[in-house]
Amino acid sequence: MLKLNQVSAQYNILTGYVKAVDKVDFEVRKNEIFGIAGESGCGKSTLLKVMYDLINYPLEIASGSVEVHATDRKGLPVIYRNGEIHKSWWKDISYVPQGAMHVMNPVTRVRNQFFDTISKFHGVKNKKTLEHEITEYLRELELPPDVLKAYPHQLSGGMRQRVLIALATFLHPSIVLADEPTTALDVVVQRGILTMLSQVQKKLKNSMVIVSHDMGVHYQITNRMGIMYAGQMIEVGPTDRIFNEPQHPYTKMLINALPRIGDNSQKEGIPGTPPSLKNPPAGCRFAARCPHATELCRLVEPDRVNVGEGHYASCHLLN
Ligand SMILES: Nc1ncnc2c1ncn2[C@@H]1O[C@H](COP(=O)(O)OP(=O)(O)OP(=O)(O)O)[C@@H](O)[C@H]1O
Repeated sequence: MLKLNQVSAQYNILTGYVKAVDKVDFEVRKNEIFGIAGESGCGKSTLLKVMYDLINYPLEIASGSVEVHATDRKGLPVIYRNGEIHKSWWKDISYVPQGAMHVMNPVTRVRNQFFDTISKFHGVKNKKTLEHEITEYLRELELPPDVLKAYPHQLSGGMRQRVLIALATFLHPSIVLADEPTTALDVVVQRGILTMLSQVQKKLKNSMVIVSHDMGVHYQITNRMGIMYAGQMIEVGPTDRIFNEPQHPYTKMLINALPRIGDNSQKEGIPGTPPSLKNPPAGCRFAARCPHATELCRLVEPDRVNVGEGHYASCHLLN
């Protein structure tokens, strides 16, 4: 299980701070795929880095904490908090970053990338045994073992992404974080990646977090999801409820903008732009774009309101 307790994170830039994640508080349960959606620049990738504890300058945690709940070698419960989550990388929590090409070493064959990573985080094993285990795992995931001999540039974008997912899940981590796993891939390849992620999750019965700006991805694969707006998690709920009974005006507008079979009406985007994260406004951050905003919304930040089983949203209209 992964737990975020009122986490705020910011980029320390020369002229101030970009407050990319603001008081985010939710948990990812065992045996589920949790999606994080929201428009470009709302803080999705930063939130994933915070969850993985990949905190490098200029990013810093301003307040709050992240907890990875795992079990140690003896099967006893252990909690890794931010600052020590790196001890659980690959074994308990792994991360598939955005852009498969850029994260693989271009001059190293896939086999050696597996060996290097696994021996670094899991202790060196007999190479032959390890190669056999990797080959078997690739076969289970329906990947041709020949990919091990290839350099990353010799693989298609979809195959590179599959290899990264295989690498990230080889040690059977209980939490897998994937940042925009289908972006820049055509729809057929996208479908294959989503199917693979879903199969891996079912096999490992672990927790997966998928960041995507594409609501279609969330609809197809996630069990629960969170909607981010301007650094804040403004609504969290079961995916079917988010799509069928969205509560926050921003979520409603996101859902209404989606094309539907048989509906030929002209779809409109959400007018306006999100606020600057360098100097976010007081009150509700969506107020300037919200058709229902009142004076209260512009002045007072809304609290989270429960709107159903495991479903909550931060909006004054819900009180
Ligand atoms: N290294 C950095 N230095 C300063 N600001 C940054 C840095 N990286 C990201 N930001 C800012 O932090 C905010 C959140 O960015 P982030 O990449 O997390 O958003 P996102 O929702 O993942 O967007 P996208 O979907 O475009 O990747 C944005 O305002 C972005 O400009």
